[in-house]
Amino acid sequence: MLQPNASGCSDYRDPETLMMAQPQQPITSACTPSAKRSHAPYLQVNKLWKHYGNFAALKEVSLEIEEGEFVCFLGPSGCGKTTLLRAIAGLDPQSRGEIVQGGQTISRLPPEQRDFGIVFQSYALFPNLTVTQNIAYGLRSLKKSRQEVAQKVNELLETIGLPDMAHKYPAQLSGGQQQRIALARALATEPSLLLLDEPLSALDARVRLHLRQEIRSLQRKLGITTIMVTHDQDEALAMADRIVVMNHGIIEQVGTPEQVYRRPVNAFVANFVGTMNLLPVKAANQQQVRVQSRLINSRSYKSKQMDAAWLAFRPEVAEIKPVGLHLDGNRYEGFSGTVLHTEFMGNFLRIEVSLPEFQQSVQVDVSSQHTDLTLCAPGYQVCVSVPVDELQVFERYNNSAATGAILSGKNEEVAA
Ligand SMILES: Nc1ncnc2c1ncn2[C@@H]1O[C@H](COP(=O)(O)OP(=O)(O)OP(=O)(O)O)[C@@H](O)[C@H]1O
Repeated sequence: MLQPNASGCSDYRDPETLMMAQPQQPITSACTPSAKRSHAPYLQVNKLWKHYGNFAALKEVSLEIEEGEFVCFLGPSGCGKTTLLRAIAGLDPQSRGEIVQGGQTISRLPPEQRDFGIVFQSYALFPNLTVTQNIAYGLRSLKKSRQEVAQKVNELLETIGLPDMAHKYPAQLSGGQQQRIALARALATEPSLLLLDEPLSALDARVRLHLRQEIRSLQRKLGITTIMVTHDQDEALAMADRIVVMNHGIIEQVGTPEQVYRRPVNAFVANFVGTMNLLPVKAANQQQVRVQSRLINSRSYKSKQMDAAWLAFRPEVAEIKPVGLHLDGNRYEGFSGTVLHTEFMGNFLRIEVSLPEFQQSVQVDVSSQHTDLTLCAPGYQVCVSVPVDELQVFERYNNSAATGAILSGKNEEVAA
């Protein structure tokens, strides 16, 4: 492993930093973008497994990423996001499976022979090096002249909007500034792949919001293929071209933010990305579900052998109506209930309504300007109206750990 040298940080042995500081070697010509097959994705992960002892952190994960895409790995803590990112970087190689980058199999290459730049959550800057020296670190082995290095560092400082920070040390910078420097350092060697491991999670909310826009516009400008690990669904929805939703070492869904949000493939994705009301029902036929003796119309679904199911809808697709109002039964379903409480959220109201039919409550978000607020007072009897087209059905696994996680803190499971 590379050891920092006469630059003054020989006693600094954070492995992440040391690894991070490894200069990106120009990779063999077979691995440059120009050599890749035009029809093949830029990055292919084929049947990747990662074992830690008996524990499988990745279970036969396969994935394709196109050149220039911004992809987010999203999922709860421990689902394997970082493990997958580190396997792609070669920092923590897979136990089985193959990784192809730019047409070349890189599965067995050490990190220093792979073509990537990486940014960690902890910035991982050398504390005893100036900003300039930090950014230039990876350039030293590329045999660039002093002048070329200075020019590159200045360009990058301009790009990240910190042209006056060249002579400062990391400790003299804010968290957001340090992360910008880490980004500049990752980009200095002009890698074709940028890996971001929760780069924003150590920053406060305002800086995080600002920096995520900056990272996205910089990525678009450079056209660099980028993978970012995050557990923040808002961040993934706002930044990604495509989101890879992970859970327990597998990929649950890959799709655009809109696909993942509007058409989740299962209850886990539905509940992890955004808020989803999940009502316990029984599958009836491909366009209806059953609760007690009532049949409820829904979007069409594959009933398979499914018995226990979730009837699901987003809080913002429902409306609060007076009880007894006639609804067009082909287009809407109505659920009677009692308003439990109302939260003012600025431009909308979040209303919790208890539905005796399901023995649980749902959340409804309504515009604070276009709703009859007298209906929203706690204790009021209302009808929650939902367009049939927005009523999705997902398989419900009884006693599954995943379902337990879905329900925790949100709804209480009730046998339909
Ligand atoms: N070196 C290791 N030894 C043993 N188990 C590990 C090791 N690294 C990771 N794991 C386990 O592998 C699983 C996946 O870890 P990973 O760091 O990829 O999760 P993650 O999705 O990135 O989570 P987080 O958002 O909390 O960082 C976890 O259960 C973790 O405990």
